[in-house]
Amino acid sequence: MLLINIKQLLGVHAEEKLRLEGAEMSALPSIENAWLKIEHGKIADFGSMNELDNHQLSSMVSGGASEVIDLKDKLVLPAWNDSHTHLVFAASREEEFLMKIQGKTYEEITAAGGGILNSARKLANASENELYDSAAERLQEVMQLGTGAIEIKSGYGLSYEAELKMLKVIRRLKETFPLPVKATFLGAHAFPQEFKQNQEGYIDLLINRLLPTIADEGLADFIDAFCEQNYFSIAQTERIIDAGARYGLKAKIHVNQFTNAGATQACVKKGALSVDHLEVTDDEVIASLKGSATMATLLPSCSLFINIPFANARGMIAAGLGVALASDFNPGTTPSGNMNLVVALACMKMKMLPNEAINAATLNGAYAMDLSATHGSITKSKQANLIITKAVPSVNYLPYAFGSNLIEKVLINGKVV
Ligand SMILES: N=CN[C@@H](CCC(=O)O)C(=O)O
Ligand SMILES: [Zn+2]
Repeated sequence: MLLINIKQLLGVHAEEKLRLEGAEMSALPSIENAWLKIEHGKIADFGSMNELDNHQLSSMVSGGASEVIDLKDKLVLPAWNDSHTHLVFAASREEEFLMKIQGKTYEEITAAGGGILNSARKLANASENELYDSAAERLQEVMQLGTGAIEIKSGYGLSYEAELKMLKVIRRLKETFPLPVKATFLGAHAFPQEFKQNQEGYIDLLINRLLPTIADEGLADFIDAFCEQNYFSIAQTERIIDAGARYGLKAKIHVNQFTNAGATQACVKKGALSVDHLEVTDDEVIASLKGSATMATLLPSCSLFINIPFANARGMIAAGLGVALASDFNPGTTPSGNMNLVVALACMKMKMLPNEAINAATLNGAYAMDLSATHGSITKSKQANLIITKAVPSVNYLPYAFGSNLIEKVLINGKVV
């Protein structure tokens, strides 16, 4: 496939750039009036139309490009890399939405029988096939919205059987869908009712029964825990991280969503791949991330939906950190997997520049899933997972016109989805 007359080809980064930090984030290197050639699902080559004479163009076309697409007035950018989702769930929770509208906080809704345990109750009765079918529908939807790689967590099982059931659903999505799907074991999402008085018993189940089976069957790529007051303590999270590391699972941890009590600092010390949420931070938290390999992953749709602070993206970028953006798609706090909205919210509510937000949702998102060597930028030999926009006046128009669907086509491995 050959794309020609592309108004702007965005996100052209060097092969060795695996993430972008600080001031680098505001540069979205691009080529005006560009062409891009796709071979075997990968970006084979690209350049400026101005440097291409008719002879070269016709030899490229006759040299095997089966399809030539003229993209006058349209932009091409890397597909979104959504590095934090809970896309497998049994049922929606709009009953909690009503409570929220009526003024209840997330904590109060949880105390009234909502929250993670509500999802776990619903999931316990769902079959693997039912879970697969509904998750596949959601995955199809977010792919059409531009997502070209995704991480999906377990964590609504909270029992030996149900956690494995979730991870098997994620494995089936991985095997069936063309985009990279990364699986994260989030058994440490909440203590189930029967273990409320026996936290040690639950951690033992996670570490000594579930993890060995998950590792044996290759069911997870990463490990996660909800490190938060009334959920998992820092010490418990550290044990989960260490146990995952023994099986080669890097950590991606829920931190600082409601309280600032040292979770980020502890995870950075443990070498986590990412720390996610970070709505409640201070200078010390930001300083702890500086110079580390840990990506700060921000989830603005969650802040919008449950009305909690937006993460301090400006403070993080000013301190020289890289940030990633992800959707947090889940039935409780973020019933949306729309990464276009995430990018727009990052601009509107966290004052990220469109260039920064796009880098955060593409290359840095790929980094947060260990995928940035193959995904996340316009780079020769990376996978051709791309967004082709409708005719738009500029890249800034994408987050500006936040209610419109501006995507014309999504390519995964060079094929329209
Ligand atoms: N914070 C923890 N977990 C999810 C939502 C949990 C739920 O309410 O289902 C989150 O990332 O927001
Ligand atoms: Zn989450």
